[in-house]
Amino acid sequence: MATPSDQAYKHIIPLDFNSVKSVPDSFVWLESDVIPSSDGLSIPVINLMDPNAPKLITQACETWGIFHLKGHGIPTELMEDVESEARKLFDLPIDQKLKAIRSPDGQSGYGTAPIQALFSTFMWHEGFCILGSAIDQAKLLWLHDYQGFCDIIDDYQKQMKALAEKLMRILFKALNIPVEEVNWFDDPTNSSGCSLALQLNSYPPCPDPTRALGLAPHTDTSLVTLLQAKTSGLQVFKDGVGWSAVQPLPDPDALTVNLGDFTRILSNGRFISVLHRVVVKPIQRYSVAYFFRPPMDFAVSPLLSKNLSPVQVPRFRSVTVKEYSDLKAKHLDKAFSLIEN
Ligand SMILES: C=C1C[C@]23C[C@@]1(O)CC[C@H]2[C@@]12CCC[C@@](C)(C(=O)O1)[C@H]2[C@@H]3C(=O)O
Ligand SMILES: O=C(O)CCC(=O)C(=O)O
Ligand SMILES: [Fe+2]
Repeated sequence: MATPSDQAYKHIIPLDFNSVKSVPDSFVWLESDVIPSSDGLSIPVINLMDPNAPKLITQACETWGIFHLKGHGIPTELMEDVESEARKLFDLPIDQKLKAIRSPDGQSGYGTAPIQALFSTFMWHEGFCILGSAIDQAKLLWLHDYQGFCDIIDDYQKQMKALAEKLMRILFKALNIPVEEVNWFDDPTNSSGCSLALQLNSYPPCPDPTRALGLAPHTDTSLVTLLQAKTSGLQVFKDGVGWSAVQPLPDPDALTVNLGDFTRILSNGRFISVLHRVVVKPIQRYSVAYFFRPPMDFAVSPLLSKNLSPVQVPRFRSVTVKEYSDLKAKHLDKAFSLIEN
């Protein structure tokens, strides 16, 4: 079994950001990796209570792959509680956080972002990934005082799952896919095995934000990702525009919704899986990302194959969530070309 002193952990253990006064050479990116090519873009703002929301969401998914969402029903207090738990966790001394280090072949726990393994330059970021229950990892961090953290995370995951399903129902309807063709909706116990993940992200204050990068460009390996962040840092790539900053809304309850690769496949390329990256600032930034994915053995294919009309040509081959996630972990943005027909 690997131990954290092994070479295998080199790309998993984050820097002790408190201990550095400048950006180490191994963390220096090109200016073009950081600076946006255009002024901030105004992505659509949609209120889920608006009777027109399904139409507006469908349009936003076709043109942007990302939008701000209000009126979604997740209590503001719960969103604030999750952020304050994330702050508490990342504020722990590095030695304590390392007790819950993610293993080289695992996903849950403390560490760099899994995509770090595909880059030789380090990212200015530390993360904590929760798959299902947080209890095992939380016990490693807090020995006794872990229940409060777990209760908040559980509640948040339940409510986020219900919201993600609500959004996916809208997209299934827009695609004319009968929702009965999947058995993993409306399953509060998640016994059908949706591979849900909650990622707490921390971007520590950076002494030279034009040379460091928080998260390298990527699309999400999800159907849909629900993101909460109070401060700016997220940038999206739009064809014909380039990289632009996404300004968070001032509303404390606003979420940012972005589509992931599985919705692009499912929609046969109609909906955009948005390419995004995160830049850092002289101030601390936190974000919380909830990834909603089908069960690992579920085969994702354009319109689930049987709903393709005789004139529609499938742009992608059918791929299980597990197979695609493995391709992504090895090839990142090239994964798409490997499943394109
Ligand atoms: C569900 C998942 C998406 C993710 C890989 C993971 O299995 C768990 C962590 C997720 C995350 C969060 C930070 C950015 C990202 C690209 C990464 O390295 O780990 C995403 C992954 C993804 O969307 O592919
Ligand atoms: O921190 C952010 O704004 C985005 C995080 C992100 O892209 C992710 O967790 O996949
Ligand atoms: Fe992302």
